[in-house]
Amino acid sequence: MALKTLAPAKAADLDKELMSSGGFSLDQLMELAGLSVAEAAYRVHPPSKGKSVLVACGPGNNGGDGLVAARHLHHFGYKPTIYYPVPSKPELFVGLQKQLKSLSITFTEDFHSSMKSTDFIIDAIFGFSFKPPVREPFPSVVEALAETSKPVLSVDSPSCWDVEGGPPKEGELGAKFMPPYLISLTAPKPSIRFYKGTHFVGGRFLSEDMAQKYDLTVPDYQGVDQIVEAPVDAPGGEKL
Ligand SMILES: NC(=O)C1=CN([C@@H]2O[C@H](COP(=O)(O)OP(=O)(O)OC[C@H]3O[C@@H](n4cnc5c(N)ncnc54)[C@H](O)[C@@H]3O)[C@@H](O)[C@H]2O)[C@@H](O)CC1
Ligand SMILES: [K+]
Repeated sequence: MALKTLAPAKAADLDKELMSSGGFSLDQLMELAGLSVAEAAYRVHPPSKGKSVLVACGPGNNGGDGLVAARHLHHFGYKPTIYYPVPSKPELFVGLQKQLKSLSITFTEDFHSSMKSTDFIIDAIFGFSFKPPVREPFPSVVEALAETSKPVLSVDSPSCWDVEGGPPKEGELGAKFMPPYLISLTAPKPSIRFYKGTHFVGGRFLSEDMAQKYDLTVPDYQGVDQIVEAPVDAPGGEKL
């Protein structure tokens, strides 16, 4: 049995259901998702390895997870810098940006020069609603992520990968992009079958009932952990 995956349409349905009959707000889900991203960053790249973290945020909720993660990373002892070229207008996102600015966290418009001086990168550009091809202003950012030797943690899906179909084909933008770290939120997306690297699952808000309804397994989180490592090639994906 392979890891149980959640197709993008089902992931969107599950989100909607959590926020209707489930009684959650988007803010709550994003807070828990972002916290799990920050915890994964801490697990693979503690501040002792370098405190400078560049968080690339896209225009949707994946970008919101990045903004939340950046706030937690600040409190965990890092020095985050945010690249957020297409800020989202709803109040939730305005508030998240205010929170970061009140912590004197830097926003950069120049991803490329910020990348040169960073120790670690979080890719929160696109998640399960991404549809190729990548549009401006993100192509050069995706290309830089694909080429860099700096460690990258992708949130929910490596940005530019087709969430069902996997990485771009040879010769296409971002074809070489294989981030060393990936955290899937709620459950891995179908493209996980192409992933080679260290994989976590986070977003600790799935009930047993919802898991059953969507044919998922509640990850085996330990203690107060918000993440669980889930090797992609584990027989039966037993850690899930
Ligand atoms: N239940 C969960 O697991 C939760 C998931 N959340 C996050 O929400 C994400 C999904 O959020 P959204 O549905 O807002 O979508 P995404 O954040 O995946 O992306 C949508 C945004 O990207 C833009 N976009 C799509 N394709 C593009 C392209 N080719 N070029 C340029 N821009 C493009 C869209 O216009 C839209 O603004 C998940 O992947 C996850 O990170 C959390 O925030 C909340 C809880
Ligand atoms: K991403």
